[in-house]
Amino acid sequence: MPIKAILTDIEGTTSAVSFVFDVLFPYAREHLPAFIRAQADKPAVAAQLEAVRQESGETDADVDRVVQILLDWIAIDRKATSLKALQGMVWAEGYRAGELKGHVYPDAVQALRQWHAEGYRLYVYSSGSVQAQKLIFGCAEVGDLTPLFSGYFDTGSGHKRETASYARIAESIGLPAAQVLFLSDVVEELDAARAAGMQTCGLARNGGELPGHKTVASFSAIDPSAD
Ligand SMILES: CSCCC(=O)C(=O)COP(=O)(O)O
Ligand SMILES: [Mg+2]
Repeated sequence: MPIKAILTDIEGTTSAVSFVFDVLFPYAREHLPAFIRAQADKPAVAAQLEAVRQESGETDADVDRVVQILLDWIAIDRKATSLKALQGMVWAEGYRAGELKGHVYPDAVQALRQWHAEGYRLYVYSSGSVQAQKLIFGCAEVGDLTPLFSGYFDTGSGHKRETASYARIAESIGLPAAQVLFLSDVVEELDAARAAGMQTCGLARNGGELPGHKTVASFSAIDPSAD
């Protein structure tokens, strides 16, 4: 079946792991405490703080304790939907202030533009919130890349190592999974996407292989018409 849509991961795939770990996470660590203390009563923030209490099992935690739980989760890169939502809100302020610019590899920019021009539908699936995804591509170093994308998926569709998440995404896109090519740097994500019927391509930007999957070091080596 020909590929009609390309679904891509962000961290380690379109964008450098170091941008996430050395720029985005430290920015969140620095600004999250003041952001939460200032905005804790706003409904969108209060809802996420409550979700942190539920997920941590500390249902009576005060705001200071919730902040500490969130900082601990950043330190272990926990992919909690509530943390990701709050990080997205904090990063939005950084992008708005011009303190952050989204990193997207030049080869990814070029391929995404070419595939869009060729008529492929492009989608993002990341553990980062949809808001954070739109920011990294919307405020990229090269300008606004969001017109290239037809949609965004985060952990609201399920976790990235679970097969059901990819089945849900294919259904939402409205294509048989076999017509979707999924790109990622994490073998467990590629395995889950394949188990749902998607085609897969691994990104190993420093070389090497993602076992069981076609693996490339750059988007320039991907030809969706050959899959
Ligand atoms: C959307 S940019 C923020 C990246 C992030 O928070 C993250 O957890 C990256 O996860 P990914 O699924 O893109 O590897
Ligand atoms: Mg990744």
